[in-house]
Amino acid sequence: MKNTKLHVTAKEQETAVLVSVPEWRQTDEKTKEYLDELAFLTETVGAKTLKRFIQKLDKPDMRTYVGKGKLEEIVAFVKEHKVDMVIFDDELSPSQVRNLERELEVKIIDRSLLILDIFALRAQTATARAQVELAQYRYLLPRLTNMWTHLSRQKGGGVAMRGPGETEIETDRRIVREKISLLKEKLEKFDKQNYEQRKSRHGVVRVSLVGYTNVGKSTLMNLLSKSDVFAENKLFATVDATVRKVVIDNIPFLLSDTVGFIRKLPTKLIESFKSTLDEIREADLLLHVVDVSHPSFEEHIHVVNETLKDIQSADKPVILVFNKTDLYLEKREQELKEDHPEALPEIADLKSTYMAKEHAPAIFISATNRANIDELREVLTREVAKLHFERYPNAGKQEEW
Ligand SMILES: Nc1nc2c(ncn2[C@@H]2O[C@H](COP(=O)(O)OP(=O)(O)OP(=O)(O)O)[C@@H](O)[C@H]2O)c(=O)[nH]1
Ligand SMILES: [Mg+2]
Repeated sequence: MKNTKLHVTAKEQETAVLVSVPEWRQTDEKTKEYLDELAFLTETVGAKTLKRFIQKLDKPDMRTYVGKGKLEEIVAFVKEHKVDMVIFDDELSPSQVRNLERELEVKIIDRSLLILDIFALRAQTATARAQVELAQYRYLLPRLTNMWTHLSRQKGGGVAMRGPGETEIETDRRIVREKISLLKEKLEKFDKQNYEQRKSRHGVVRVSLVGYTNVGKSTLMNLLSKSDVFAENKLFATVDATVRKVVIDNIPFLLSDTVGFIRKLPTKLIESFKSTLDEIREADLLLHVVDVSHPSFEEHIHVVNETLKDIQSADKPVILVFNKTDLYLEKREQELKEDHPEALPEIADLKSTYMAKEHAPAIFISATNRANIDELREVLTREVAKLHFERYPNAGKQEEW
């Protein structure tokens, strides 16, 4: 068994090329943005992107994701520049992985594996670690081939992934299945403990921060609860759920910070994060944080709303919090200066658009500049108080809690 970890990159900086197969109708601008996001994920695991390969197809090739010609181009580049890994912007099927590995002879990483790796790097609590491990083994099970020789597991009782002998793979499969059921048992135990803990929180309104990754949820959590949650300009800085008690205007509530969402996150992967997502499912009110300075913020809102549907949390009251207005205003000013024909709209216009479109209060803030935080506090208090007295009509304010 090899003594390497199930991590995408080793200590010294490794190199990567990115590969994407956009649909024909996708604009070049959009493709660039998606690849920027993939490059950002790549940077988050510590690898350096050397080149991006794009091939427009109706749908990815069944065998090798890209077509023959494009694959030859990638092979040549990988050989010439001694690239360590090739990263694909979709989830690959087990047979695509096998074929690509045979042709490219370097690490083949798909979007799911990349995200899982970041989760593994970030998970702090025992629950989060068990959740990530479960997701990793679920991903691994149908893909046990010699690809995994370089990615075998060091900690937690090794899975031997020496491949290619059939018996060895069968043994590995059995070990992985056993691991999966052990982790499920462990998580059920955690679930029970968490449930007990949650019962003790009965009688308090619960608010969850939700949103796309890197929009500023943890920064806002720190601001509202005066706590110290890890916030960083990297994707998925937060993987665990953090809960803090907050009191505004004598009304107490619990505020939780949660894992960020991202496009193309497979539902199977989401399911492994049940315990973390329970925090959202059990919330009375959602603060949906949006990075309004991001060119794709509308799509991000859509991705978040769809993910909320997936976890049966789409019918909760929501406050839309448009964050990073400082950056938005900088961009708008720049565009106006350059007489851009389609300069960004004024914030007041955006506000009325979104209040009408999402049927929810919309507040525009800058968490780092603390701009408009008073309005956020006001609206939040109003909504929490409404829920508080609706749910607990006999409860008083803070002193009786
Ligand atoms: N310019 C600007 N930057 C901000 C603002 N709010 C947060 N940031 C920055 O955005 C980055 C991401 O912030 P986080 O609070 O970690 O975001 P998050 O939503 O918790 O991210 P994940 O946990 O990774 O999903 C950090 O570098 C913050 O400093 C803001 O209002 N303006
Ligand atoms: Mg965070």
